[in-house]
Amino acid sequence: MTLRIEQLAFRNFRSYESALLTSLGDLTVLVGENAMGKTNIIEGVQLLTALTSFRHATIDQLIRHGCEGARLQAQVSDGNRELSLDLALDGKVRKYRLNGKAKHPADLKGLVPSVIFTPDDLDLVKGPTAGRRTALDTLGSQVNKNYYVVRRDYEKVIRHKNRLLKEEAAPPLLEAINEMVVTAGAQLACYRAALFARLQPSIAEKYRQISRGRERLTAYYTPSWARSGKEPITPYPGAFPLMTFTRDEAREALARSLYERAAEERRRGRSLVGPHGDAIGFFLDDQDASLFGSQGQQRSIVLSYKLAEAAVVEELLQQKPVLLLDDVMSELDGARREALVDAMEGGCQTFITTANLAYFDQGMLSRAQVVELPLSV
Ligand SMILES: Nc1ncnc2c1ncn2[C@@H]1O[C@H](COP(=O)(O)OP(=O)(O)OP(=O)(O)O)[C@@H](O)[C@H]1O
Repeated sequence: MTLRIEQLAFRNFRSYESALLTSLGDLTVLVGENAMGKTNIIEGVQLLTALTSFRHATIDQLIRHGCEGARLQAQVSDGNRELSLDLALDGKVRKYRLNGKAKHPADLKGLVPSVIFTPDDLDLVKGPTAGRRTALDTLGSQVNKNYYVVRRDYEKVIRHKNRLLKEEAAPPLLEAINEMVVTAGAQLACYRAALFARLQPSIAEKYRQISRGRERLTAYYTPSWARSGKEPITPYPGAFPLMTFTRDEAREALARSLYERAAEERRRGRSLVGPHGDAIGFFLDDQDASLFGSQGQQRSIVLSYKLAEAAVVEELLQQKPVLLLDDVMSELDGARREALVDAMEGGCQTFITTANLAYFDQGMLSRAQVVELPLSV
């Protein structure tokens, strides 16, 4: 049964001294002029659901200026269970509680999943591949606790290895740490490939719907050991078959690549091989969408990706994710807005911000709870 957010309460979070939203239903439209705190609410919900902030904010930035700490709380229910999710931001630490009991974020991942879509998401296509890896890992961490742990472990190992390379550590020390890179890296690559295999057909299908079949989208994932150069600029989508491999195959390929490039890594003083160098990208027909896609095409790719994310979350967790849509309507043309509205009709609880209610049709508004900002509390 899907958990839904029924109530939200913030204290000293961002611009809010105190905020309370009650009786939340399937669709909440947050309307207000610029800087009225619409995005802050979206961010608060994301912190309570995906347990992360799309603004990559530090704890200090999340706490209201001049305050010592902040508190965010959500009442969630699936009709049977009533749960209270709580986040306390205190100095430099964040503490989650579920029904009053302290929880590690890893234990809460996926409890109430969410998918966020903001204007900055255009970077998912246009920006560097690191953003696409982060997007994939954020999704993976929501749907699989082990994914989150393995990614965190891998990042620790790579930070450690980079330190050793900078300090020009002896080769045996580097060989020892490379074994850890192989263990965590192969597992992470397997998680990424398996998740991507679920996402890829869905992204292509959503794109076909949104673009009305005008062009074909191919999304690719290439693990670091299979990349030929710096970026995979191979000019046709067939060059990117879906990568699938077993953990042993990944271990072997990673170990071989680490061995072959060990001297280069030592010379350059940083890790060159491993999932931090995996490539993810999009091709429209035979063109790299980051270089040749129009704004509208790039936006459609992001929209397809987000809708595919929501579908994968539902498939894997048997839970519809909460959709968090920050100021996206103004960015979309009629057809794409329609596709988004269709997705919203899919039963996901949705929070959407706007400066202008004219983007919403009357039928939709009549089903929504419209919250005008600033709140009058
Ligand atoms: N830590 C903080 N303490 C106090 N105020 C903050 C803090 N962080 C952000 N703000 C304030 O929150 C406001 C921005 O809120 P938000 O980003 O939610 O606006 P918005 O309604 O989404 O606006 P827009 O339509 O322009 O995107 C700004 O006035 C900013 O100064």
